Amino acid sequence: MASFQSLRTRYTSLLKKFTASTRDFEVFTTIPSDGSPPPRILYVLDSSFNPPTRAHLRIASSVLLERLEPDSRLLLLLATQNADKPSKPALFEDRLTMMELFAHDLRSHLATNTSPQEHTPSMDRIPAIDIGVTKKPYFIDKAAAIEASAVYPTPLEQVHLTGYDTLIRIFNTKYYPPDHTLDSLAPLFSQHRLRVTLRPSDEWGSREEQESFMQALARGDREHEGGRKEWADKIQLVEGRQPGQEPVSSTRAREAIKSASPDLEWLVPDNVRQFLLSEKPYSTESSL
Ligand SMILES: Nc1ncnc2c1ncn2[C@@H]1O[C@H](COP(=O)(O)OP(=O)(O)OP(=O)(O)O)[C@@H](O)[C@H]1O
Ligand SMILES: NC(=O)c1ccc[n+]([C@@H]2O[C@H](COP(=O)(O)O)[C@@H](O)[C@H]2O)c1
Repeated sequence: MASFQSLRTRYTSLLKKFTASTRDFEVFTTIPSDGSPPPRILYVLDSSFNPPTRAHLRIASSVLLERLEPDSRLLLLLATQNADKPSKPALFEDRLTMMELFAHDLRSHLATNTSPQEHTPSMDRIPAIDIGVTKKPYFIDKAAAIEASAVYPTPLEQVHLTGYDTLIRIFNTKYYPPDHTLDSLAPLFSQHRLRVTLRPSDEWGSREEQESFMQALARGDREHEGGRKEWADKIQLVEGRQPGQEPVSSTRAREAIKSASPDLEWLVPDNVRQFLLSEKPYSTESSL
């Protein structure tokens, strides 16, 4: 693996060119860099990666372990614009560096969690991971930008991996001016799917409340807003953390860094933690 400094320098230069370009989506790196077949299914984990956490690792590994084939591809997608939040530290080049380190953490995790009965050398079957960027904050536009980029073969099904808190924001009509209806989501669900990890919390409700969101969509309760009941078949809800497990978030990881807490060890994967401890990308006062 390249040094932290050389990764950061490379991403600084790639980002500069991307920002100045008219492109809305670009892949900067593929790991491994050669030998991977073109994907037949693209899993997309869009995030601020601020920093990448073990929750992101669980979201990605749970789906990849279900279909451990080289023609699956994972795209780690950095959104340089967020739908709601202003951009916060760390620098985008630090986040891209952490995404690459996270990709190595994830591939090692997949290799060690492959069933012991597997005969094939496991690394050969582990899907490749792309590190990409988009200027688009909304999922409908991210999906269209990926399609339009000609980076991947077409047609290609995208499966966007999100948490429940993001699902309900995708279904919030406030994001879709001028009509403010859910009709805007039709192109997304005509070709692509969502795989949503439950995220029970005081803020987003219990597991039962989160499941009832999907039941309401499937019953047609959102039809008056343009939300079609058949879309429920395109959204898979999956378990997140087990009962009793501590919640993991990027906010919590940033807090652990600030307070030098040993919790960082279980909040972020190993390569990411080494980068955080050595490079201190959240060292400014306003970094939470
Ligand atoms: N613990 C988690 N459980 C379920 N989904 C999660 C979890 N952490 C992140 N996600 C999902 O991963 C995607 C990207 O997450 P994001 O970068 O916003 O992480 P975050 O931990 O929520 O960030 P922050 O704490 O900075 O707000 C979102 O769709 C989010 O819902
Ligand atoms: N309607 C939408 O498509 C929509 C709404 C809210 C957030 N998002 C995106 O979801 C991703 C995760 O958002 P947070 O980092 O705010 O959790 C970001 O890329 C954000 O821009 C999309």
